Amino acid sequence: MQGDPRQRRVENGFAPDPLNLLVKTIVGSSDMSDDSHVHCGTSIHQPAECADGQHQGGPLDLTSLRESVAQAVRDVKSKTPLAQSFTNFVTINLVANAQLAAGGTAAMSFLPDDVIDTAAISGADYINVGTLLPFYKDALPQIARAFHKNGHRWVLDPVAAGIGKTRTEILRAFRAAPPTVVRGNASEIIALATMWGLISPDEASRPAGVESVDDVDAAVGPAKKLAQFLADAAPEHQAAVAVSGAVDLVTDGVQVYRLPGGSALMAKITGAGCSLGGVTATYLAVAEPLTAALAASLLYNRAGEIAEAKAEGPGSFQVHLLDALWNLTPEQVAGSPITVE
Ligand SMILES: Nc1ncnc2c1ncn2[C@@H]1O[C@H](COP(=O)(O)OP(=O)(O)OP(=O)(O)O)[C@@H](O)[C@H]1O
Ligand SMILES: Cc1ncsc1CCO
Ligand SMILES: [Mg+2]
Repeated sequence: MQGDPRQRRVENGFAPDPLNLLVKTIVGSSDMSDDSHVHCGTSIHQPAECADGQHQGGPLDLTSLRESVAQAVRDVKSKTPLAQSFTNFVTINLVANAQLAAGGTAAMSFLPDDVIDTAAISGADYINVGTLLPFYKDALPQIARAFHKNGHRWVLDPVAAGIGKTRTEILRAFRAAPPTVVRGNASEIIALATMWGLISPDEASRPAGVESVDDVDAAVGPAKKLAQFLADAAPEHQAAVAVSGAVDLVTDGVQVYRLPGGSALMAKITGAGCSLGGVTATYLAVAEPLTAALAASLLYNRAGEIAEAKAEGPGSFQVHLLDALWNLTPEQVAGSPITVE
């Protein structure tokens, strides 16, 4: 973690009552287990009582955010919402299986009229630009425009953003009809914010392939600017950006949430990120963008840890990951560690 630790509020998960945890403000250390933590009330509803005065009057309310996350996980399990996907050929099967394991349903399509018509019964959509065919250059902007016109929520995974003329044209076109949530690795978020003119090219790094070459920390500014841009364009002015990595980052453009956990083995299977995007769309079908992005990342972090403990390598890791997505409870997901900046 970087920055002034006094700027952070840390809440640790895995307590017996995860929705009513002690809120801690770090005063002298970035080590979450450090005894120098000062307890700052039993609820984040009382920011004015904090010794360091951080976030006074601010919008922080982690307790209700955790309740929203738990409700989203519960709603997906009970309502089995459809989140439709237009996604790459490499990981399409894992995306569908992960959406099913989280409790939702899946439908994959590559035809604009099919996707646009199905959006009437799909709670949210997922678009992933990992593998492209020539006709996508017209098809994807056409779909995005229809979603924008109808106020239909969707998640964009800008895989390999910054590489190739066709991909760049497609991603540029989305600026006029933006998604509700963008989920990508750090390099992809930085590249998208650059091509939409939200950060100067000096702040950008070189484009990566499907793997990130940047740390999540390098994407904080671009992610916030991207989320603000998405929120301005959204009918309800709510949006989120999720940056995956060793410690995930989720922002609504105002607050930045850091979500530790997961497993390094997630980068040793293909599609952990793509399926995380698909599951984000599943939650977006029942919840607000910030809640959906947090729920999906928290679920993946916990599932990755459980799968790593059981796996003998990448093959069995993927199997255990799907099982863990299925078995985790709303309380376990919502009770996971979150750091707020
Ligand atoms: N080193 C790591 N330690 C813990 N968790 C990780 C690590 N790397 C990635 N993850 C987790 O893996 C998931 C996918 O993130 P990642 O950044 O690998 O996505 P991605 O690059 O888009 O993947 P892909 O394109 O292969 O689908 C996230 O849940 C993230 O938290
Ligand atoms: C490996 C790969 N190539 C294009 S898309 C994809 C899946 C990970 O993003
Ligand atoms: Mg990816």
